[in-house]
Amino acid sequence: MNQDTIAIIGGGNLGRSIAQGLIKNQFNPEQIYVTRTKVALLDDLKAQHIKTTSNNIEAVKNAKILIFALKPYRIEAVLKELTSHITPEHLVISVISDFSLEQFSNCLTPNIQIVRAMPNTAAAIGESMTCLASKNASAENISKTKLIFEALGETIEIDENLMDAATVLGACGIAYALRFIRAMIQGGIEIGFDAKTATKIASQTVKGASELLLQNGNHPEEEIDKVTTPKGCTIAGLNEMEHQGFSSSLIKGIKTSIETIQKD
Ligand SMILES: NC(=O)C1=CN([C@@H]2O[C@H](COP(=O)(O)OP(=O)(O)OC[C@H]3O[C@@H](n4cnc5c(N)ncnc54)[C@H](O)[C@@H]3O)[C@@H](O)[C@H]2O)C=CC1
Ligand SMILES: O=C(O)[C@@H]1CCC=N1
Repeated sequence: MNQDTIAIIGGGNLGRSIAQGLIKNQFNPEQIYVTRTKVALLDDLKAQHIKTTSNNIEAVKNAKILIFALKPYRIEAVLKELTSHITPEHLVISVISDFSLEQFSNCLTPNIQIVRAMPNTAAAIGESMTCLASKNASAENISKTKLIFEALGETIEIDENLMDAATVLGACGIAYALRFIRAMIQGGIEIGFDAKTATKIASQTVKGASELLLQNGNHPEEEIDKVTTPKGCTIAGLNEMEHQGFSSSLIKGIKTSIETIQKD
């Protein structure tokens, strides 16, 4: 594939997921740099022919597309060191939560195009949901960004003012869904399955439920109606879950997550 060299600055949980997803989807590993202070922790990626280094300047100089995947409290210091090496020929992509396009742009020289992307860790297996926002990026650079994140799953363009909401629903959402599956597994064990079997049943069932919505475009309640036999066990269980605050606790959790981002 004809590919611009990509540098992922910050090879932690998300940065590595992006790198892994890209090489799974036929990106050339030799045209991907991943940086991390303790570079030895990237040896598994190096074994897959990805270029790993602790030298951000080297990665920036060798790449056309820069994906910043650092914690928000580290980005300003890192950009200070890199500013003179980031040019208008670069496409800058930030997956950093709670760090706006304006804040990013204020750390760079003028005329650098930046796209904000909010993927999730399912990028590693090509199943991310990635929200994208930009103010000054050209159509060509938005297309390039989409090409990268479409290799990692689905993409959607949103207004930047919804980026915190995208962080919560899409990125934190992976954790909420996994906690739901864990609870299903625990319930499954209580009613007789061993952990491995319960995990398989719960995971595939949740995947099937998602696919029913994604493939049919139906409202969840329409699919729920097909499962709830009158006087049956599904509606009895569902109503008990609601009496215990199931939907309400999820909604409150989502609101608490966004308040946590927006409190500073
Ligand atoms: N983990 C997730 O599911 C998601 C994270 N994000 C955002 O992505 C960013 C990264 O998050 P995580 O990957 O979870 O954090 P992380 O802490 O796992 O990864 C950050 C990595 O950057 C490395 N690092 C620190 N200083 C560096 C430097 N000077 N040069 C190069 N590397 C350096 C750290 O060693 C670490 O491996 C955050 O802003 C987070 O909000 C966004 C969506 C999902
Ligand atoms: O919890 C966090 O702060 C980050 C942002 C999205 C996922 N993890």
